[in-house]
Amino acid sequence: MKSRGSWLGCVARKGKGYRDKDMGEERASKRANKPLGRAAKGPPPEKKGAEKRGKRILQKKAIAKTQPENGGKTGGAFSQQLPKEVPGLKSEKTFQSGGKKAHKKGKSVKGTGQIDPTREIAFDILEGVLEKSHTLEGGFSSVGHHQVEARDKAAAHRIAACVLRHLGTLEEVILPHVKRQPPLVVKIILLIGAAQLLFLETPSHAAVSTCVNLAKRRHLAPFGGLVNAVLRRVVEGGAVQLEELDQDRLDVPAWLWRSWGRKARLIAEALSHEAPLDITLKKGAPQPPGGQVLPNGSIRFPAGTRPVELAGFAEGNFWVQDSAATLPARVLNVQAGERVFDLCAAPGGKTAQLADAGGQITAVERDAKRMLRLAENMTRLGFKVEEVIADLLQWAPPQKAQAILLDAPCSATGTARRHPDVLRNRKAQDIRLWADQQERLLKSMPGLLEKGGRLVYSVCSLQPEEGVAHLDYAQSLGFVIDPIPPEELPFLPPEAFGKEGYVATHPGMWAEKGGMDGFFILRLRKVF
Ligand SMILES: C[S@@+](CC[C@H](N)C(=O)[O-])C[C@H]1O[C@@H](n2cnc3c(N)ncnc32)[C@H](O)[C@@H]1O
Repeated sequence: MKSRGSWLGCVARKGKGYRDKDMGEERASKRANKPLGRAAKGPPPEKKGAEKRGKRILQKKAIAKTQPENGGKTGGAFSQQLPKEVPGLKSEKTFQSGGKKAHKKGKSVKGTGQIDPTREIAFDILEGVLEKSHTLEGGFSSVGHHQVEARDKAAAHRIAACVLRHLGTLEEVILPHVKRQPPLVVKIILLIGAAQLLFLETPSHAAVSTCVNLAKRRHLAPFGGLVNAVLRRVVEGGAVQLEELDQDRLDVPAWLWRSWGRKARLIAEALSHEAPLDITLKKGAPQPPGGQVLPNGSIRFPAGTRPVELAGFAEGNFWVQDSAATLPARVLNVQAGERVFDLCAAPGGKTAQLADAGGQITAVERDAKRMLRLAENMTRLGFKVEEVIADLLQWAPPQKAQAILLDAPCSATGTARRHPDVLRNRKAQDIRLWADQQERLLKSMPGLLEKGGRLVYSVCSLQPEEGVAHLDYAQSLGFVIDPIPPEELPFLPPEAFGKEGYVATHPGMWAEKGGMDGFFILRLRKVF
C-alpha cells in the first residue's frame, strides 16, 4: 500500500515502513516482520478508561455494522443511506465553495442548530490549540462558557484532550475519505466525531448527529453532508483502519520521536492513555478512601477523578502532584528549620513538599497570576511560606540559602500525558531556547547558595538538551555532582539512574501502575 501524506506530516503503517516527511525519506521498517502498535501487543495490563478500550469497542461496532444502531428506525443523520455525491467526499472533484466562504477568515460564528455545550466547548478549545497554539488548559479557561455545567465542561475537556492525544491516528483515519483537506474548522468537527467513535465509546448515532449539528451551529451547513458521510464511513470501517495503523508512531511528531531514541515507543504508548490523578498527602493526614498507594508514597486515583470531590480537599489534607514530580523536592532532603529557596515555584506542588518537610521556605516566581495560585494552595494547605514575585535573574535576597530547588521552566514534554497540547505546540527549534534560559538560571545559582549548600535542578522535560546536556555546564560553574544512588529512590527502575548520578524518569516507567511523568533531576553541591 502506498503511503499518503497526512495532515501531521508523518505516516506510519504497520509493516509498511515509515515515511518521515521531516527527513524527506522513506525507509523500510526494521520492524516489518514484528508486530507494531497497541493491537499487536494485546490488551493493556489494566483498565484505564474508555480510551484504552477503543479498539475492541470498534471491532464490535464493525462486526455489528449490518445491524443499524437505531434498530432500523428511520430518521437522524446516521440512519440515512450514504449519498452517492457528497461535497468534499473522496468521490467528488472539489468542495462546494459556500462553506469556504463562510470560513475564509477561519472564524467560527454560531449559526442555527441545537446548542450542545460539550461539543461547542471542545471545538473552541481545539480551535485555540490547533490554530492559535493556545494551551489546552488556557483554552479551556478562556473559552467563556461560564454558564455551562461542570459535567459538560469536563466532558468537553475529555473530548479535546482525546483528539490531541490521538491526532495523528484520527487524521489518518479520516484522510482516505476526503478528496482534499477541508478547512481547519471542518477538520476539527471531523476529529471530534472520529475521536468519539473510535476512543470515547460515544454511541454512533450521537457522535455523528452531534457533529452534523455542530457544523450547522458554526455556519458550516454546506459541509454537513461531508461530516455525516465521513463519520459514517468511520463507523463502518474505522476499526479495520485502526488495525493497520501504527498509532504510537502516528500520534507523536517525528522530531520528538527521534529525540526520544530507543525509549520512544514506550513513551508513546504511555502518552496514548489518560493520566491518573496522583495526590501527595500532608504529613499525618488521613488518606481519602479509594486510592492506590504507590511505592513512593503518592496516592493514585483513576483518570478523570476530580480532586475537589476527594475527602479532605477543603481541609487541606493533600495536593495534586504526579508521583514523579515529588522526586526533586524529595532528593533535596530538607531538614527542619533549614533556609530553602524554592525557585520558579508556582503553582507550588514542590513548595508544599518543602514546607511539609519543615523548611523555612522562600518561594520565588516571576508570574504574579501563577503566584496567586501558589498562595491559594498554601492557604488551603495551611503552610506558611515567604512568597516573592520576582524575576530570579534580578533577585537579590538578604541572605543566601542552605538548599535550593530550581524547578526550571522547560518544554514540559514529560507532562504530555496530562497536557497533550504540548505534543502539538512545541517545535524542535524551541528546545534550544528553553535550554539557553535554563543555563542563564543555573548561572545565577552560585550567588544565591551558601558554600556547602545543595542545589537540585529539575525539569519536567524528556529532551536531552534540557537535562543531561547541562551536566558539563553546571560543573563548569564550580558545582560538583552529588549523585542520587538507586538506594535513595529504590522504587524507580534501574534505567532511571544515569551513570553520572542524575535521575531521569519517563511516562513509560511504572507502565503496569499507570505510568509517571518525565522528569530530569540533578543534585549538585557548592564546594567553593
Ligand atoms: C516548571 S514551572 C514550576 C512548577 C513548580 N515548581 C511546581 O512544582 O509547582 C516553572 C515556573 O517558573 C517560572 N519562571 C520562569 N522564568 C522565571 C524567572 N526568570 N524567575 C522566576 N520565575 C520564573 C514560570 O512562571 C513557571 O511558573
